[in-house]
Amino acid sequence: MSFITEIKTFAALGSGVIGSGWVARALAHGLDVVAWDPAPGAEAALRKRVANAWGALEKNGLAPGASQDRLRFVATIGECVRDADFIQESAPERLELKLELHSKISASAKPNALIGSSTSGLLPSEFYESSTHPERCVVGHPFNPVYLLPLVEVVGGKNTAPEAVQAAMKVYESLGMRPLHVRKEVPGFIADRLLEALWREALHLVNDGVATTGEIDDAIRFGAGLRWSFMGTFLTYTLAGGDAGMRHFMSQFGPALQLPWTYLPAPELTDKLIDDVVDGTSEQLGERSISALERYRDDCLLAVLEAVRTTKEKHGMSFSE
Ligand SMILES: NC(=O)C1=CN([C@@H]2O[C@H](COP(=O)(O)OP(=O)(O)OC[C@H]3O[C@@H](n4cnc5c(N)ncnc54)[C@H](O)[C@@H]3O)[C@@H](O)[C@H]2O)C=CC1
Ligand SMILES: C[N+](C)(C)CC(=O)CC(=O)[O-]
Repeated sequence: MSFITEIKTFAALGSGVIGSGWVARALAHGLDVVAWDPAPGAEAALRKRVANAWGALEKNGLAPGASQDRLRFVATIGECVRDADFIQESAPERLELKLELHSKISASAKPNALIGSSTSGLLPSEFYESSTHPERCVVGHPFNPVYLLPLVEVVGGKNTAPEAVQAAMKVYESLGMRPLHVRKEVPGFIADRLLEALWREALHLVNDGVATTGEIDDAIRFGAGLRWSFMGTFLTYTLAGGDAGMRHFMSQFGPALQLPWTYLPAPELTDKLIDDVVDGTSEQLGERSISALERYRDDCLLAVLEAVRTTKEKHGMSFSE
């Protein structure tokens, strides 16, 4: 079984927050991009999002020939995928919608073109059920902003060929990403399972009146958030055990896990909780627009990525280690 891994044309279906991020990343890597989205005004919104990201992409370095002009927006799914070498779906997170969409995408696509879905946690075995040639279908779960963050979780379903997972990882690497093969197909994969646990606890803290949304964000961004960009929780906690490392850490802090500090089941999303979260984050946003905040976030991310890259180099490490 062989799949296309040298790609020239990238197809994006769904061009909201994530789809537009894929479009921007693919354009910045010098590809032709064909996009489709059924919403009225979707083309203008997509071009605006790509333009807002382009400054950061220029600072990060564009591939030869990279241009926003190489984006073509089309009116049908068939036109979008027919000549594509790689297809990425970023439609709303609803199982029935993705199931129907993928049966159409796969029926019109070249049989050896890989198909990736951006789903945050739905199972590929389920939403690729009625796809043509399901052996080339994978999940490629990215992180927002897709055009800057390297991680993409790659997950196969029960019908996915192991070679397709490897081929998709190669394609994502060619787009400057750091693929992580999620070897077991589980809801939420690896990263969102972790992020959701944090998110549930944050909502409990707001719901219980312990902290505002701003205070919780401060607790993350001035502490663990800084060290997470270069060292994960396991290695960080190994250092927290001192010279005796993880064994001492486990004996000292393991018992706290039984107290428990965390609630894990999600709080009920009452109108009050939703209002508290929305009001709190509006106050944090202040007078800034979403686009201005995106540009600020992108500049911070570029600086962090550069700092991590050069520090790793000094220690003889490559960026993906
Ligand atoms: N927003 C995030 O932080 C992340 C989202 N994802 C995943 O990416 C996917 C897209 O999410 P977002 O971009 O956030 O949503 P979004 O709501 O920003 O965009 C979804 C887009 O899909 C379009 N759409 C509606 N019906 C469609 C259909 N039948 N076929 C194709 N497109 C259709 C909408 O017009 C909209 O432009 C979801 O599967 C989500 O779980 C993955 C990583 C992060
Ligand atoms: C909230 N979310 C589940 C859609 C988040 C993701 O899937 C990844 C991210 O970018 O945080």
